Amino acid sequence: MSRVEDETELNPDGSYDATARVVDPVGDEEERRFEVALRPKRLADFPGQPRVRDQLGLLLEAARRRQRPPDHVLLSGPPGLGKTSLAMIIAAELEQPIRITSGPAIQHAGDLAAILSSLAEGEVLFVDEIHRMARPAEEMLYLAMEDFRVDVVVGKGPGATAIPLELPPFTVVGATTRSGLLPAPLRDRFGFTGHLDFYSAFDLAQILTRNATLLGIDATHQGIAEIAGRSRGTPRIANRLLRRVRDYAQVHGSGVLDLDAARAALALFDVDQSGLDRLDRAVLEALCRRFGGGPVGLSTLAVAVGEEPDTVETVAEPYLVREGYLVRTPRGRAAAALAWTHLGLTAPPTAAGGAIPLPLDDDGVSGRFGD
Ligand SMILES: Nc1ncnc2c1ncn2[C@@H]1O[C@H](COP(=O)(O)OP(=O)(O)OP(=O)(O)O)[C@@H](O)[C@H]1O
Ligand SMILES: [Mg+2]
Repeated sequence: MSRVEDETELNPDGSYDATARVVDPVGDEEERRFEVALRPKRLADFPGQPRVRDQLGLLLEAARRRQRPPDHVLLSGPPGLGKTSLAMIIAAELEQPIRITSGPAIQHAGDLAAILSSLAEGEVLFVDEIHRMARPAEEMLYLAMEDFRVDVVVGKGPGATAIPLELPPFTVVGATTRSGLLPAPLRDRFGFTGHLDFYSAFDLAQILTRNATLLGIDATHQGIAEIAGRSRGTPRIANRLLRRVRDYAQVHGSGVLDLDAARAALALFDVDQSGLDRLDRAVLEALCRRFGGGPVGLSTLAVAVGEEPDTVETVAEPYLVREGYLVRTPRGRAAAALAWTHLGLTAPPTAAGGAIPLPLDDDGVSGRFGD
């Protein structure tokens, strides 16, 4: 394994940006550059997500044998679980170039027509945040996906004519954190949908061990296991905590990333035993202490913790729901018994039972209740 360039994340004056949320699953630009170096390159190097990996493996192998591009692939799931990594892996496994774009970058059908008409045979077109594409572009994309054809409009007004342009076969890989927002016709054009779920602590430990080696970090099993258990099932968070604990070990410890360094660093960054941070705990505190366990509407809850509703909904909530701290009900958010005990409070007998959880959308965040 080759060693990648290390990158420090200290401010110019040597301090940390304490306002940045260390367990934010959405990375910033700088972090994304750093991630490129740690991304697994092949399916065999990609730990976790066994179902999606096996299904993708089959799809790609069959395509290779037939010497035809595989079906279009949609990857859905919360931020930081490996959608972009898998898109790159798909192209690498097919030994094809990958063209990268994103929903927000395609605001006009013309933007997409330019990309589509320049694709080479077999090329992989990766559309990140595909749910954010403009509607006319969406329509153009699903026609292109089905018929490998795009209508290029020449001229304007009544004299405009559509000239059909044949496209060589290619593969679209779409990624979305909100698959519930994709229109059905577009979703149906994907022959394969892989839903990425939060990782087990075991899988995260594997990822961390590999990355510690890549970064030249001397780490003990216990140190790695402690980080893995507090990373909210998310590799991006695990990688970030790895760097923070590494810093701590270098500055305050022996340089070895061990259990003591992990515990002390995670306490410093307010990440508790269960991987919950200040925002998560603020949400639970507000729910239990101020609203008697709820149910309470999303916007009221967001005001109580001083955050945007969208932040509470997409950043804090999916994990709290998935781990059973919080339930979403037709009347709003409610604290489950686990939330009370986590805060050291006694759960009322009605906790979690007072609310009947509704099934979540598959991305865990797209339904809006209680507003
Ligand atoms: N299975 C995995 N094994 C090793 N590293 C992983 C794995 N999944 C994700 N990572 C790492 O986590 C980071 C984030 O992954 P990636 O960018 O693929 O997530 P994403 O799902 O595309 O996130 P977003 O929704 O924010 O775009 C990367 O550094 C990547 O290396
Ligand atoms: Mg991504």
